[in-house]
Amino acid sequence: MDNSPDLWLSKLPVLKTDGSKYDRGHCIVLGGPVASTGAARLAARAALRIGAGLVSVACDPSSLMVYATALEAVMTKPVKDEAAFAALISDPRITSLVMGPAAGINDRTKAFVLAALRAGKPCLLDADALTVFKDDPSQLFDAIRSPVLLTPHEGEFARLFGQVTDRASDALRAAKTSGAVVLLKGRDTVIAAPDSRLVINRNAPPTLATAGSGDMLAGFAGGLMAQGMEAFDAACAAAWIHAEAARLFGPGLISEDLSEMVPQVLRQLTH
Ligand SMILES: NC(=O)C1=CN([C@@H]2O[C@H](COP(=O)(O)OP(=O)(O)OC[C@H]3O[C@@H](n4cnc5c(N)ncnc54)[C@H](OP(=O)(O)O)[C@@H]3O)[C@@H](O)[C@H]2O)[C@@H](O)CC1
Ligand SMILES: Nc1ncnc2c1ncn2[C@@H]1O[C@H](COP(=O)(O)OP(=O)(O)O)[C@@H](O)[C@H]1O
Repeated sequence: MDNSPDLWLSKLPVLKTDGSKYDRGHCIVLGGPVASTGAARLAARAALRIGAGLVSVACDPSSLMVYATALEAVMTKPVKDEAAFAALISDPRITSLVMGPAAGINDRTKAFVLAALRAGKPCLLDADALTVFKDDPSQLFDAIRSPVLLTPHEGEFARLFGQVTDRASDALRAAKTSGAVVLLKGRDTVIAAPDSRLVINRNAPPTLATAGSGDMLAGFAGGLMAQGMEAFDAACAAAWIHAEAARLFGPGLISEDLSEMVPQVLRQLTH
């Protein structure tokens, strides 16, 4: 089935007239090391723009100053180790996690992902949060019990599930194997669920092939999950909104522009 707003418009978060920011969810984005903070910052801004009430970057104390000076509405939470991260995300007001964009391919990222999965929160895993499991993908799959969305590009997909030959059937197989919703990025993005739902997003322009645009997509989907949207619906809505934002912006797109186009896309969708 092709992706279109008809599939998920009625499931987009609706604001309570008397609600507070806490009613809109709190998304935690895992920050990376001091020299690679951009990807997590892009994802965090995207999550905020798509409507999460609060977004925080959880980062090592050694990179805190970079995040703190580069962020405004997005907050920062220093987490020195896995125990501190587990304590942070145990707060019931934390409603989704985005992990992977430039997080670092190391044991720390792996331990934090496993801690997040143990906590049972809705999780989006992208980039390095997938690559860290390339030597033992079953360690990841065995840990997946909560609602999880995996968002690999073809290179990341191959590390966990083998080379892509047929995008739709490969994504479906990956969803069943992992127990997660799988969003396989590309010109046409395939979204597959373990229960065999399959949607193909076809409105993406080639201007999206620019550094950081996948980080933005992660933030959009994670921000929708923070507001209570189910992982599959959040993936479909995020892929369509991401592509529509690029289409409306037109030439000269850089990733930073995508979050700034979201108000226009949402206005068109909801009026
Ligand atoms: N502003 C920032 O801070 C940004 C930081 N970023 C962060 O950088 C880190 C590295 O991420 P990455 O995706 O650039 O590299 P990596 O994981 O090595 O995979 C690349 C390999 O996979 C293969 N490949 C196959 N298909 C592919 C496809 N469709 N798209 C892409 N690659 C594809 C490809 O093979 P090739 O086609 O060259 O044979 C290549 O060998 C990660 O943490 C990310 O979050 C970025 O988000 C950018 C903005
Ligand atoms: N040729 C293309 N046409 C349309 N969309 C594309 C094209 N190439 C990449 N994209 C989209 O751009 C994004 C790139 O994500 P990703 O590969 O993770 O990049 P990054 O790691 O730089 O954020 C994905 O959403 C993908 O679907």
